[in-house]
Amino acid sequence: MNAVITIDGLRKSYGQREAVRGIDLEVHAGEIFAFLGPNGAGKTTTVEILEGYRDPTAGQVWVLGADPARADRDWRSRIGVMLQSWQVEPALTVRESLEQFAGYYPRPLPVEEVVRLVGLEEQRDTRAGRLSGGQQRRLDMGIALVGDPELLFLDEPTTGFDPAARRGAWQIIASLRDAGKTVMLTTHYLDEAQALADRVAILVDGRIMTHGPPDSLVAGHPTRITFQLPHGVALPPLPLPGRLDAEAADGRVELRSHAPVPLVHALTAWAMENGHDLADLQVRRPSLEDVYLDLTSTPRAQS
Ligand SMILES: Nc1ncnc2c1ncn2[C@@H]1O[C@H](COP(=O)(O)OP(=O)(O)OP(=O)(O)O)[C@@H](O)[C@H]1O
Repeated sequence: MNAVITIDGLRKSYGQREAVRGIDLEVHAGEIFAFLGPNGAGKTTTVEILEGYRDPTAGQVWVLGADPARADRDWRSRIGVMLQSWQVEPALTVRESLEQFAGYYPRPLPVEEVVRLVGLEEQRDTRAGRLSGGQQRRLDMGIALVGDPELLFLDEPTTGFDPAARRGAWQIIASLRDAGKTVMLTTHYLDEAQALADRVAILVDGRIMTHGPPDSLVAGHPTRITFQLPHGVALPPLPLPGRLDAEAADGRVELRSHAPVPLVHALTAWAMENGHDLADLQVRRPSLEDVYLDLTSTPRAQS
């Protein structure tokens, strides 16, 4: 497969603090790849090295066939970057901001097309400084898109969006993949990664804990069965494999099982026989969020 990004043994230290501790990864042409991880995991550091804004301490990265730290203007015109921080002049209108950035690229998209794509038609003549937080993020996305780049870095692209705007942004991002672009996404929204990403990597303490397609990461995890026991009723012994978590103090129970059907069968049979109600019974397939929380909730020793 055609690698757009190759990361080989990447390390980055800030003084004594090692923020990235040996990352190896390939991102392929035409995929949406999501970087996930808690605050301080090293996502922004890694992405900024890929963008050529920081130098590695050790290891190598290749982006669109070049070393980003030494890449030229032509290379830069082939990537689009949506940063976390606000990057436009507040006195310029939406249209003027996009025209300004379009001027930096050899083959930009028509500004009106970008205005439509990011849903800012009604705000096209509004000064950037007067946009709402979510509208500002949409303008940031427009700026990342206006050069018609092959590779886009989107850093928390939907932070501050209302639910409808988020869905709109997801459609835009998915349409970029349909147009053959490669997207490197960082996000704290696990549903966003699950909905959009072809592959994800979960970073903890500067290392990749796991990576792969969201469905394959989820596949090895148990199904969650939750319910509320009636007051004063104890859970019977259920002689089935995969029961991990016992009753919580308030009667709320979570069972995890790789064999949920016989477990639910035994559980509901016991409840029927004894006349107990299992209030709020839910059987839930694991989500990317469950995988993420399992990997990130254990405190890890700093090495
Ligand atoms: N310029 C810097 N100087 C010193 N330390 C830094 C610098 N930038 C980042 N760090 C440290 O490196 C570690 C990784 O930070 P980084 O911003 O890459 O994490 P992140 O995964 O992007 O976090 P977040 O989700 O909060 O954006 C953190 O401990 C951070 O404090």
